[in-house]
Amino acid sequence: MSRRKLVVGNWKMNGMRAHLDEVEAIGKLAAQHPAVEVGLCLPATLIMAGSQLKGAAFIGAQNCHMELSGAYTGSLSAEMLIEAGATWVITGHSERRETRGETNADVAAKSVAAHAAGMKVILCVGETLAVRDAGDADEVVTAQLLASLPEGASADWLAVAYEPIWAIGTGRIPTLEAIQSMHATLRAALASRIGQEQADAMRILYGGSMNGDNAAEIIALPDVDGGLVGGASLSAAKFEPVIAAAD
Ligand SMILES: O=C[C@H](O)COP(=O)(O)O
Repeated sequence: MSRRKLVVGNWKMNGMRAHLDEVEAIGKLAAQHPAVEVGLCLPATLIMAGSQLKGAAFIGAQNCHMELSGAYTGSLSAEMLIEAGATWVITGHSERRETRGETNADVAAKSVAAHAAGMKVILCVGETLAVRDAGDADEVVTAQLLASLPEGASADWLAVAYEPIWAIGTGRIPTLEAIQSMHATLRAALASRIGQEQADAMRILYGGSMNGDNAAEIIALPDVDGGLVGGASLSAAKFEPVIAAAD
């Protein structure tokens, strides 16, 4: 099964208008690697300006609300994000699960809302270090994926990102064997829910301290279909080798 590689930068709470030059440069880089689908999930304040720049990278959001509109102070609906220029959205990032109390049900509902509005979704899952050390990572992450998988999940509009929480921003990554093993486990879990054909078509990204030094060997693993990249996506210079590694 050949799956087009997907490499997405998540800028988290980083980026001012002064950094739009980097967005533009990354868009140009993406154009040099047409075999790879490249995107940047920007802070909401930069989505409109970022999406108006020429370039081949899609612009995405980092979160959306599960409702279309209403009395939800400070929130943005998928429809609003689309109007601003976002075509993808991240749901279930551990930084929101942990600090905003988002549940699996919330994550599923957000993904359904985003899809209904016309967006594509990157659904994040991952374990804590305590869970990994206890030997429970497969069980916990599989349960998290199945509980946050949206109704009607399909490879046409959904990708999964496996992000071990202890690897995010730490410079530590699991062994290559552990990454491949978890991705294969997650693909099997997907097959049990949405069928083998859809599971084989769905992209499963790795995230957590991916950078120009380690991306090639991680993305070469058979069940790894790209990356969700934080720190190493903040400049074109750092992101370039990650994108190239997926080509
Ligand atoms: O969404 C991206 C991930 O949380 C990875 O972040 P990082 O590459 O800075 O470790």
